Amino acid sequence: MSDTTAQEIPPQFPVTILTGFLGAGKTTLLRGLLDKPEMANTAVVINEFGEVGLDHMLVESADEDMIVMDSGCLCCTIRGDMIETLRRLIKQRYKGEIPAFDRLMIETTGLADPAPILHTLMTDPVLSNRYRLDGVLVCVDAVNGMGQLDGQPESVKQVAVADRILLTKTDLADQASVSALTTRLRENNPAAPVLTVLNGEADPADLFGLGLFDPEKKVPDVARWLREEAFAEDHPHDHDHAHDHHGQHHHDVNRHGDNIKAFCLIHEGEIEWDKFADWIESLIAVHGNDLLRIKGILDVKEAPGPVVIHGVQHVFHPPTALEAWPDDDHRSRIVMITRGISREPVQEMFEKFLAT
Ligand SMILES: Nc1nc2c(ncn2[C@@H]2O[C@H](COP(=O)(O)OP(=O)(O)OP(=O)(O)O)[C@@H](O)[C@H]2O)c(=O)[nH]1
Repeated sequence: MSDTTAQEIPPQFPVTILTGFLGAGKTTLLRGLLDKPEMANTAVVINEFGEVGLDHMLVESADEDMIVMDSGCLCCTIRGDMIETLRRLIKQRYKGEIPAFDRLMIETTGLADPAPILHTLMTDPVLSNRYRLDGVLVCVDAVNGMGQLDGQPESVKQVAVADRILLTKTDLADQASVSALTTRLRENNPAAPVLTVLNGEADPADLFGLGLFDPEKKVPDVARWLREEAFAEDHPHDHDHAHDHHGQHHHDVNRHGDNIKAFCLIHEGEIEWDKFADWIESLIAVHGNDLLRIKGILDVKEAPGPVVIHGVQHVFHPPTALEAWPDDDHRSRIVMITRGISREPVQEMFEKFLAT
């Protein structure tokens, strides 16, 4: 009986979004990864745009694990298709029409804003039941990355929402350029480790299992997911790093004008959920587009354990109640990466809502 029940409950498949600007090495990485035995059960959805070159070769040389989407750009035209494709994959998997994949990777077009696909995964009623976001990877080309960040706001956004930044083509760039680019990437997203990926060679263990729920570990790995310590790291050589009058740390001034700000709000004591929700709604109403990524763990009065929140711009995943705190630190902590919004007014507004 229990076996039947277990089979009826569908697992949530981890989804990795692979993003990165044109020619940044996404397909090369995908090809490198798919060669590895531990990636055998990975389904791949490729979103093509304009010229089809390498992507098609990869698809044609691959087996049924590969499913191509070729109707245009993820950010504007393909959302309906994407939803349809992700739903179809689940159906086909359960009917045995395709190999029983246990992980999904979506390669976005280089021009894509990664937010809409994240929104889809977080809010589509069918998809959010069947898939869970494992992580967002962004490839950044060591040779052209700096210029792309200068000229293309979408590439800044891709970096800001990522969980891992993969620096490619370091073999073609000099050391000084690589370190200047790395500094800029860290400024734009202190939470995402910057890893070097040469000619698509990467260890899957570094790229997967980044979500809150890693089935291999059974218990939610809040620390790995939130990485709040990264927002408070001391960078002795980083002039852009600031301390405020609360003694808290944040990455504020941005010498390249990317205007990305990353900080952590901390609150001691229980939070009433309604007040928190009012605050978030107000924040979204005023700044929705500029809240690039928000993650948090909250000490909510009405819940026995902590509550985890996760948002991308104006869209939030339904809050997740955890059974227990991962450690002795029971403070509410919210990490934010924003476009142009500083910590102080956000924290002030937060405290004001909680005090009402
Ligand atoms: N030298 C060097 N070349 C690389 C590296 N990674 C990728 N390339 C090359 O860079 C070119 C672009 O790589 P792709 O993997 O097609 O990049 P992409 O991000 O998929 O490109 P689009 O799909 O056009 O956005 C290819 O010719 C790759 O062989 C690297 O680490 N070093």
